[in-house]
Amino acid sequence: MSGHREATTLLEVTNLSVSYKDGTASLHEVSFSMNPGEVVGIVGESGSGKSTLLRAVMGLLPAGGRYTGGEICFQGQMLLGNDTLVQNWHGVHGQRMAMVFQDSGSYLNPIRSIESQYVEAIRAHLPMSRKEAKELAVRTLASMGLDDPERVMRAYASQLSGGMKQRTAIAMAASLKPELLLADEPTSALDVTTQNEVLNQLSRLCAEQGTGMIMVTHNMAVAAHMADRIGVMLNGKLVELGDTLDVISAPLHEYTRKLLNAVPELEGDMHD
Ligand SMILES: Nc1ncnc2c1ncn2[C@@H]1O[C@H](COP(=O)(O)OP(=O)(O)OP(=O)(O)O)[C@@H](O)[C@H]1O
Repeated sequence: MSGHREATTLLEVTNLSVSYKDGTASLHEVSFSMNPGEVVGIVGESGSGKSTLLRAVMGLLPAGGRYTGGEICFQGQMLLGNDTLVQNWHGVHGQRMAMVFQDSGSYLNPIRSIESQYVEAIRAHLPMSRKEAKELAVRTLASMGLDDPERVMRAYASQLSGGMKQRTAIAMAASLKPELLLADEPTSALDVTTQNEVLNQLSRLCAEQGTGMIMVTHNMAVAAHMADRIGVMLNGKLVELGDTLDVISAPLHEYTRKLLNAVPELEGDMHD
């Protein structure tokens, strides 16, 4: 956690609304802003709109989804503006804003070695020689708890376990040094020990690089551990957003209290 707020705004979301084809609102006038390097955890029950929010910020709504209102401003660039008339994510995807999903590992290219795709991804975004890119990749894979990163680099995706692939995909996204990383349940398919390790390393990497992150999780304890601020979603609305310690020690919304009550290990021992 960075523990402090910086002056410039990284992301400003204002009254963002999204609907799917059947007309039901999946996001309803969601507003928040983030500072560079800040980590915001988004929690809420299944179907509350967490994934839709991340995809909306990324400009990648699923088929059938459309913006019905609002604005998104990223480092001064209007991505969505004038109540959806402006939609311009040009130059933002990939390096400046990156996304990892629960199953990102399964999207690795199966017919190229990890090294070839990883080095290419780095060099497409960062001015590095092949050798420097490889060193960065190996270092980041190691920091994600992969014991033998050189072997991972030589491997094809089919030769890696699901957990190894997922850690590789997270490492790839994070090592591009994005300004904003959108992480949708990135570790929930991993076993609990690996989850903790990967989340800690991801936090550390983001803090070192000044990468801001929105982390969607169904797990309040994970959000409390990772995030500077926690946002709570309910029925497409952001019903609470505050500093992690405040949300945990003095939640304002009844639904937040309900979520907290369901996590016994948070009682009393947070942020001591
Ligand atoms: N592609 C889609 N087409 C139609 N409706 C959708 C689509 N994706 C999501 N929705 C609807 O939008 C609402 C929000 O879904 P979303 O996936 O954003 O919630 P979530 O909080 O991320 O849930 P989960 O934790 O289960 O991933 C739900 O009512 C869902 O049914």
